[in-house]
This record gives sequence, C-alpha cells and structure tokens, in this order.
Amino acid sequence: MSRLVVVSNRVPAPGKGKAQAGGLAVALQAALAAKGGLWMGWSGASSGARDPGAMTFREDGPITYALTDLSRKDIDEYYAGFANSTLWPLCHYRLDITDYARKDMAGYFRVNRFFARQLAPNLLLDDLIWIHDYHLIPLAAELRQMGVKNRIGFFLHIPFPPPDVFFALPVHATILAGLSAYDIVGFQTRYDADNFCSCLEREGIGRRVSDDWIKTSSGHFRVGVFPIGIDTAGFERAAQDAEHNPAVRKIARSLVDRDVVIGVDRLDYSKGIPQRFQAFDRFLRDNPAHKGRATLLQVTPKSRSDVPHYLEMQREVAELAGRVNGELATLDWTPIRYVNSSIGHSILAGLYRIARVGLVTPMRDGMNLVAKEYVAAQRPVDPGVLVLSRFAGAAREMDGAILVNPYDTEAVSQAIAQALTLPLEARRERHAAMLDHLRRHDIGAWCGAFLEALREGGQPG
Ligand SMILES: O=P(O)(O)OC[C@H]1O[C@H](O[C@H]2O[C@H](CO)[C@@H](O)[C@H](O)[C@H]2O)[C@H](O)[C@@H](O)[C@@H]1O
Ligand SMILES: O=c1ccn([C@@H]2O[C@H](COP(=O)(O)OP(=O)(O)O)[C@@H](O)[C@H]2O)c(=O)[nH]1
Repeated sequence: MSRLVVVSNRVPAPGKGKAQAGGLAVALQAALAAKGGLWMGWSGASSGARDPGAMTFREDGPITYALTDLSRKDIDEYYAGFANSTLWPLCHYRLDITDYARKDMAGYFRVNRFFARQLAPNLLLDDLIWIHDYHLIPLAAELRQMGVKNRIGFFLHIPFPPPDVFFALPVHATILAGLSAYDIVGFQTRYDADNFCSCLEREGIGRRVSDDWIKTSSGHFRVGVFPIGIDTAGFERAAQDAEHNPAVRKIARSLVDRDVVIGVDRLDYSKGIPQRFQAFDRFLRDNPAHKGRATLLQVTPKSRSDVPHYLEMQREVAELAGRVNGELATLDWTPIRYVNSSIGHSILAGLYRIARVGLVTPMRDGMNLVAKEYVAAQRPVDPGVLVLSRFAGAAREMDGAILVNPYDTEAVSQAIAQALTLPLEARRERHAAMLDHLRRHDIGAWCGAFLEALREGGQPG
C-alpha cells in the first residue's frame, strides 16, 4: 500500500494531544492517527533572520512529522501577508479588508518553492501526496517542475468565492492555474466547487466537461465535494467521560441554574463574534424572563495576532463583552463569560454537553467543526439545540439546526429564544437526524473518500 504524505501549513506539535484551536489540525490529526504517514509543514517557529534550514523529523506513533521553521520575512510575507491578509479575507467575501502587496505575493510563491525543495527528496515513487489549504496552492506546480510524478491532491478548507469576488485578486489567474496542476481538487461544499469551476470557465483556463471533471489546455483534472467530518465516536465518548471530569463539574457548578449558550471560535472576524454578542444582548433585552438565567459562554483563543485586523478585533470584542456585561450584569449573574484561552477537547466536550444552545454564527466559514462537535457531544435523551449560520459549510449538512442569517440581529435573537424553549420531542428529533449523519460521515469517511478519489483517478465523464 502506498504511503500517505500530507502537507499543510499548520501542523500540531507532535505528542501534545488535541488542545489545538483550528479545525484543520484537529481533523488531520484524527485522520493521520488512523492511517499513519508523513506529515510535513511549518513548525510554527521562526528561525529569525536566518534561512529556515533543514527539516527535522520526529516519530509519534504511526505519524512521522517533518517540520520546518520559517524566517521572520517568510512568516510576514507568506503567512501573515498573502495567506492571511489577502487570500483569507478574499475567500471569506471580505473585499473591504483584502490587502494585496506584490512583496507578500512573491513571499508566498517563494515559501511554496521552498516547501517543494524540502519535500521532493523525501518522496517515494508511489507516495500519495495530499496538500491542504490556501497557504499551499502553488505546491503541486512547483513539485511537477521538479519532476515529481506522484498523484497529488488538494483540499481547500475555506470557502471559494464567486468570480466577481475572486477576480479582485490581481494574480487570480496564476492561483487558478496553480489549482489546475493537481490531479484532484476538493472543496467543502458544492457551492465552493461550482464557484471554482465558474472562475476557470470565465477566465478561459478550463472547461467543465462533467459534474466533476475539468478540461484544460494540458489535460484533465477532477473537482470533488468532500465535506470534512469529525471523530464523532471519539467526541461522543469524550462528552460522556467529561461528566466525571472534576474541571468540567466545577465549571458546571459555577453555572448552576443558568441556561448556558456556548460559542467556541478562534478570534477571527469571519466567525461573527461581535455580531453574536449584539444578538445575545438583543435577546436578553427582548426576553426579560431570560435575564439573570441565560449566560453566553464564549471560548475564543487568540489567533493570527501578527495580522493587523486580528489585533483590532481583540480590542473590539473585549470592549463589546465589557459593555454588554456592564449594562446588564447583576451581582450574581454575568451575561457573557468571555474566555481567551484555548481549551482542550476533553473539557470542551463537557462544556458543549452542559450547554443548552450551541451558537455558531460565522459570517462565512468553510465548514465549522465546532457545529458538528456540539451535536456529537449532546446527551441524546435530552439534547441541546444548534443555532447555525446559513453561511457555514456545515449548514449544508446539519439540517436539524435552526438556521440563521448572522447579519440579522433580530433573527439570531429570536433563534436563541426559540432554541431555549424548544420542546424535548422536537429537540430529540432534530438531534437524532444530525447525529446519525455525523456518525456516517465522520473524519475517517472524509479521509477515505478523498484518498480513494485521489488513488483511483478515473476517467473524465
Ligand atoms: O492555522 P491558523 O492560522 O491558526 O488557523 C486555524 C485554521 O483555520 C482554518 O480552518 C478551516 O478548516 C476547518 C476544517 O476543515 C474548517 O472547519 C473551517 O471552516 C476552516 O476555517 C484554516 O483553513 C486552516 O488552514 C487553519 O489551520
Ligand atoms: O479553545 C479551543 C477552541 C477551539 N478548538 C478546536 O478548534 C477547532 C475549530 O475548528 P473550526 O472548523 O470550527 O474553525 P477554524 O478555527 O478551523 O476556522 C475545533 O475542532 C475546536 O474544537 C479547541 O480545541 N479549543
């Protein structure tokens, strides 16, 4: 059987368990733990002004980690710059804050070339190569130029916007050509795949010859929809175990008699945290019976603090939580408990379980694993209710959720009220359908479906 080689910008520190914020690392950790293989990526560390140097290898169970540092300049231009100040806002439909600098774009291509040079000598002839996310789009083209003939797949974890948004990127054609160098390109939803195909067609780079095949001037490649899942069984178990976890019990005691509404997100403007606080504020004002009873527990680890918009957000969100609490709190009740630290899954699962509502309201999100984790963590006999943004990829699958438009403060406020008063039978019915889906479409199924498509290839229809 061929070896699996996964490449992603973000790689969790080997041996540190699952206390990570960020769905990609959580999901790939679960996928690779089952299949084993080589996982290459950035160590998360800076080599300072020096060149990054050679990769270091570390074995941890079935996974071999191949990690590389990046120089300060690389991190600024490739990660904070082109990846997270250009591609991320662009793909989350935020043209108003999409910055573009040629220097960053050059840094992005330079780091991709560097990754290719590091990876190529470590490849075996029949390795299956699976590259992840917007940081590494040009990697296949770089590897091909170096003579690598292996099958190479790509999965985009974030949304792919429609042509009129994507074409605002000055180098959009180069990025599209980069994606066309893969054997298969996977997306979270059919909408994302369709947007990508429309971009190719409008730019004259490729023509869709069937639902999932694209013809370009140099051949064919495949496009597929592979909605990412979670380790459903693992999460169900973690949530059951958490009932006996002293740390979770202590938090539960501190919330006794409160109706907990939970939000869990990296501190990212795409997650709609200020809009959520406004909706919760509105809910409390419009539903005075819930004052003194409902508490929003918002777990929000800081993220990408090197990027100016993220720093600004840290202040904005903290101020907003302070304002709502200042205006509404009483001596024995705080409406919003806002926590900036990252919480490990064993405790997080317990927090989901004590929450009567999972409030997941991103303005735009590739998938949103938190929505799925919340559902998996519920007690089937007395489950909580998921309130979910229609703009999260997860909304295409979680049909037992109350779907909301996060731009509509009143609608979100009403959805919270509806969720908190939904009768038991309706809650059970909604939850059972979603849990069944999550069990059938877990992380193993996602990984298996993508790798089968990558391995098999197939023929253009
Ligand atoms: O690596 P960071 O810069 O710290 O950011 C964390 C990850 O954020 C994004 O996650 C996406 O992938 C999830 C799993 O498929 C998906 O559910 C979510 O909607 C996406 O936003 C990003 O795409 C990853 O590359 C980052 O590692
Ligand atoms: O304190 C935290 C906050 C988040 N997460 C995890 O980070 C991931 C977030 O993934 P999601 O797809 O929701 O969003 P992303 O951050 O990848 O955009 C989920 O697995 C969460 O359980 C975590 O482990 N601890």
